[in-house]
Amino acid sequence: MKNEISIGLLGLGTVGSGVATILQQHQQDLRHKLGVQVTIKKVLIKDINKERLSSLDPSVFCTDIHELLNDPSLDIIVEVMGGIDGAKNAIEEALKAGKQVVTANKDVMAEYGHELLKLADEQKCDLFYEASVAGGIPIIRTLEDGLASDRISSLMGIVNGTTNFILTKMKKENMSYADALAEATALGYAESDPSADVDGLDAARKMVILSSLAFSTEVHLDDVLVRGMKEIRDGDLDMAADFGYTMKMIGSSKKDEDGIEVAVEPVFMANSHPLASVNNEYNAVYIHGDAVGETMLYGPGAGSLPTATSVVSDIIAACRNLLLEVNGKRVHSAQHERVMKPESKQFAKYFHRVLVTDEVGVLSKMTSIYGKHGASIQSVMQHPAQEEGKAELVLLTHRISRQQHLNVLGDLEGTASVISHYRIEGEESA
Ligand SMILES: NC(=O)C1=CN([C@@H]2O[C@H](COP(=O)(O)OP(=O)(O)OC[C@H]3O[C@@H](n4cnc5c(N)ncnc54)[C@H](OP(=O)(O)O)[C@@H]3O)[C@@H](O)[C@H]2O)C=CC1
Ligand SMILES: N[C@@H](CC=O)C(=O)O
Ligand code: NA
Repeated sequence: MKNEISIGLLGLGTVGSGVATILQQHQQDLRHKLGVQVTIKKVLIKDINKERLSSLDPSVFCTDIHELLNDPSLDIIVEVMGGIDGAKNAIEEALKAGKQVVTANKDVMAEYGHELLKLADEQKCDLFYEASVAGGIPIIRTLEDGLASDRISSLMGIVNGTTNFILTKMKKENMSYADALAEATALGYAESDPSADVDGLDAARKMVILSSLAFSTEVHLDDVLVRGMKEIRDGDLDMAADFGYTMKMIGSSKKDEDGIEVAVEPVFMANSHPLASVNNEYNAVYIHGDAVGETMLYGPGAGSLPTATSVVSDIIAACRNLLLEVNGKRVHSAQHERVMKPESKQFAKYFHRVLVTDEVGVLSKMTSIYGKHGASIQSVMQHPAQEEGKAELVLLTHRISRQQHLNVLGDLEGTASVISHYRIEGEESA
């Protein structure tokens, strides 16, 4: 029986230093829970001269990854260095060396998760990745364990802390986009390349991970429709408020008899929906299960200690398995073939904001375009435009397919210029 479990930590940045802090400060609790000492034995960093806040003894620092991967005394490798190729190789090598692996890396898990989980199964090793989606929220464990008894039919969530922080600051404090992004970066929420956050890629990766788990199928990044924050125009946040909505970057994933649809996009979320009041760097995932009905998980989606909480919980899970000698026993293979739903079968209500020449007959031209595509309009409102002789029209549709929505937008060309358009979510009847 082991009396100590040794950790090799790849990375000591925002997340890694949080992991070191929790492991140090909660040492007694861990010893009580596990009955063994959990010790960080080696830490990989890039810049040996960088000043560190962590109270780890600098003698554990090294810059050669193979010093960790080839060290037979390390039981668990914790990958919190980020990036794709180097991190993927490290995870692969660690698993091949028979080590348990914990990662916070959604980039790697979204691109190579299926492959790496298969390798982990073959190697009879654990590969845990709770922190890769929704930082401090135990969403992966909820899908794998808590809701294992149910069939999930949809997930809808705010899974990127940075964009939610930016939207909250812009709406509630009138902060500029640039200032809000700078603050999110300073607080350690943003990715090293924040375009992954604001362009929706980070959330898309998380939705790949969640959808694959929820529907036990291999969803790929290419399957996700992605629209980033750049689609949001001046005035849209206020307009959302005027109509009783809140603009949110939403990841959604739905499954029915026609297949699966996954999207990440700015959405008009009804103010009555709980996701509309999730603010700052907080994340939330709203799940619909056939048996459980509706349930929502809420918590911090990014940041040092919240994210590290998930990483350390994964370390505890791997330690328990090590002590019981049952690592690598989870079933990871997909149960269902991947069937993606065509856009003609994806239904929602839409908000369309367009600029038209303010002249007789323009509205009837517009409505005939909607009619041509069978897209039913719920309401039309006219707003004054900045430009002389122009008017802004806002149209809310009834439920139409994404295909109809795109066909209408394409056909409006020539009659109107489209300023912005969003899916509407969260209404009882939407
Ligand atoms: N920040 C957050 O809130 C969250 C982050 N994540 C994920 O966690 C991971 C880590 O993120 P975060 O902590 O923010 O990243 P940071 O950039 O803050 O830290 C990265 C750490 O890894 C080290 N490192 C990076 N590349 C190398 C390399 N090639 N060789 C040696 N050391 C290297 C860096 O060393 P040095 O210190 O010397 O520069 C640094 O200590 C990422 O995958 C991220 O997506 C997941 C959820 C939330
Ligand atoms: N950049 C990410 C960090 C956590 O995954 C985010 O903002 O959510
Ligand atoms: Na999580």
